[in-house]
Amino acid sequence: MAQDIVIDVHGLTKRYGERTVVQRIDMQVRGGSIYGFLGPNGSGKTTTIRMLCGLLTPDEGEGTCLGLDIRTQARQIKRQVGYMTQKFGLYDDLSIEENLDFIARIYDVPQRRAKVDATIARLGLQERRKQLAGALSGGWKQRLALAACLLHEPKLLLLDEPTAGVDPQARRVFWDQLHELAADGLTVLVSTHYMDEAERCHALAYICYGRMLAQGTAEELIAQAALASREISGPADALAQLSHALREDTSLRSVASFGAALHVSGDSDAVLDAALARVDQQLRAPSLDVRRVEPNLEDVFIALMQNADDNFGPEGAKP
Ligand SMILES: Nc1ncnc2c1ncn2[C@@H]1O[C@H](COP(=O)(O)OP(=O)(O)OP(=O)(O)O)[C@@H](O)[C@H]1O
Repeated sequence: MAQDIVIDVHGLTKRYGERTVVQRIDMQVRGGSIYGFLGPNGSGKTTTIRMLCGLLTPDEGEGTCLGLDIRTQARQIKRQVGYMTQKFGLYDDLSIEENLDFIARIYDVPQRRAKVDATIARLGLQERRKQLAGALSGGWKQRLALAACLLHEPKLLLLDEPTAGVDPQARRVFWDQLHELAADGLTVLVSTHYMDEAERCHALAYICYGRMLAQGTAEELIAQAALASREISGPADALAQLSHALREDTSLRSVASFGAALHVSGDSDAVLDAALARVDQQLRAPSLDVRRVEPNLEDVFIALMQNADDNFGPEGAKP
């Protein structure tokens, strides 16, 4: 994996009228890595991605993308970036092959036919190459959209929620492909709301109300958050009642049901134990079992978001 810094930006800020939608974001992304961009809806992920590839000029801040200045060399950056937007932008009434050929023509890709064939093969689209894009399932459409981004052999892929609404199996295949591309040296910055996808990134950033709240590997983010967690399992009706009581407890960070268990997190073991002591009566119900577990990324992101709410200041960007 190439380890040079491919994205290196400081203090990126974007305002729309009175609203600051991205505030002083610093970001470093290593070459050949998959960098996950997470945060609630409207937190500024798309806006940041568009500033990185030169589609939007920041109001403040500076930096480089692929060694090029994001303010003055936007045109050169765009040539080396593959950007997959949230909307499927291909032609439903053209086949996979025709769509790719059309895009290759528009971008004047050299050795067009060979390049289209190679891209079709690279993404496992051979058997469906004659199929109309409009007839493809969500997962195949996303694969086609990814193929279209790769035709001009970019060095950096910016993928904005590429698997939204795609089923788990197709998402898994898509992510296997991202890992293969990264292993070939391509750098991938991808926004997502899915925790299983976040876990598959080499590094992560969490952005909320336009601010970067945390950056690092999944393990680093979990360690930095220093949360304590418990898993409570037992009969569904007892868990539902317990969940109701725990959700009322403002000292807790998160209470979430996962299958037949309740996952509860707090700022420390002491906070968690005190909260559980307050529902001691319910916990004594037969067959309820409380187990100490490691906090997961979802716990961390929920805690970060709650902190961001608490710290929200007058200059902030909350809608
Ligand atoms: N052209 C624009 N004019 C005014 N406001 C905008 C514009 N583009 C984005 N915004 C606002 O900026 C904020 C950040 O939007 P952005 O699309 O970057 O968020 P996001 O994190 O990508 O959200 P999502 O997860 O829903 O895609 C939102 O409140 C949005 O309404």
